[in-house]
Amino acid sequence: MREQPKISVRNLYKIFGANPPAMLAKVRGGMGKAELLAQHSHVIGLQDINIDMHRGDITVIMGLSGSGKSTLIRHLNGLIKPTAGEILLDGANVVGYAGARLRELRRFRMSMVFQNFALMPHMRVHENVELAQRVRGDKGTDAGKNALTWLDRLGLKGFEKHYPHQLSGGMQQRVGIARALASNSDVMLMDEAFSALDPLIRTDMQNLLLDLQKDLEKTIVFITHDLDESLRIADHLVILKDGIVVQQGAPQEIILNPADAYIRRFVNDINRARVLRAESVMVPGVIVELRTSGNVDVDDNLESLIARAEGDATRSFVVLRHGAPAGTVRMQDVFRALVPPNSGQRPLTADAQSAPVREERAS
Ligand SMILES: Nc1ncnc2c1ncn2[C@@H]1O[C@H](COP(=O)(O)OP(=O)(O)OP(=O)(O)O)[C@@H](O)[C@H]1O
Repeated sequence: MREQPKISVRNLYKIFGANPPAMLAKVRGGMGKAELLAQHSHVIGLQDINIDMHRGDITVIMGLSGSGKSTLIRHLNGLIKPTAGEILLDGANVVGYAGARLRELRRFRMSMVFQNFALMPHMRVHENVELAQRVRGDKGTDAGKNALTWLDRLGLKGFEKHYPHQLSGGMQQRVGIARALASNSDVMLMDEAFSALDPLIRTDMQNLLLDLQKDLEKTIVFITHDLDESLRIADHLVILKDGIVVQQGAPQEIILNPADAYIRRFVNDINRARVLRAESVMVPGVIVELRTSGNVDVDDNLESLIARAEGDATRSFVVLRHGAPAGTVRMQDVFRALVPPNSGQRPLTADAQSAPVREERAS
């Protein structure tokens, strides 16, 4: 069984307006966002959100503009109080925290990385990274040494004395990440942290984050409106729409089993051969009667399997996890997984094609 979630969001509601508590029963009774706005001039920000976020995972909250991502992340560090619900951090409800307890939560237990980097422009790089520790009163010498260690880890050795404006966007965000890590908090909140960066730099930063996370095993909550980014970095993906969780789970699971037409529309455009991995398509165990054509890794994507099989749908491979056999992947299953799930339309049989013509004649 998995350990207790680091953060659990439980039945969380946020309604904006003059009297949110009075609106709660209506929303719980099924009144939607448009109706509540039109009839009662209140806005549903979040509705019955339940998410478990685990240590060592990158939990990605993804949704289009206005879906509630910022509202959700602001609840986690107490910038917004919910209309109803709980946020458990290590099992303790932090919703009622105020004053010193809230400050302690923000300074010691959660760090934040922002889209616009939010560095102090008049401070040098190392001073920016030391800031969190200095504000909370850690010893000055330790803060300096700690900052240099993180700057080194983030590839910024030699830039300690620069000012933020002397660095590129990608470098500035590496300072932002160094600053968050220097605070040594278990939880790192990242709000559209890579959205302002050029595509190539953005990919580099995603790789850097994945690399760091392998060693650090933080609880990372990452907000983005970008599906490709979500699929690359998420261990647990939460898709929000109009303040509601439409689907959550492992990204591969969501691609293979989208919950509804909305998610299908999202995932149908992705390059399935690049995103899906051998692990999602394999059958567990080694099928002894099958003549396999060699080994592949659980993390190999389908594109590389197709190349290995030279496009031959009759081949199979043994799938290794950490070097040991974990399953078998048959190329016929690989090709099947490339077809997006039924989009809800009827297949174009001869009957289906002629049906609308008959309806037109009938009317
Ligand atoms: N202070 C507020 N007062 C009224 N409505 C608000 C307030 N803050 C957010 N909302 C509404 O709550 C909903 C969710 O907004 P939120 O900013 O969390 O979405 P988002 O997914 O972060 O969008 P974006 O990607 O554009 O930042 C929207 O309908 C928004 O208009």
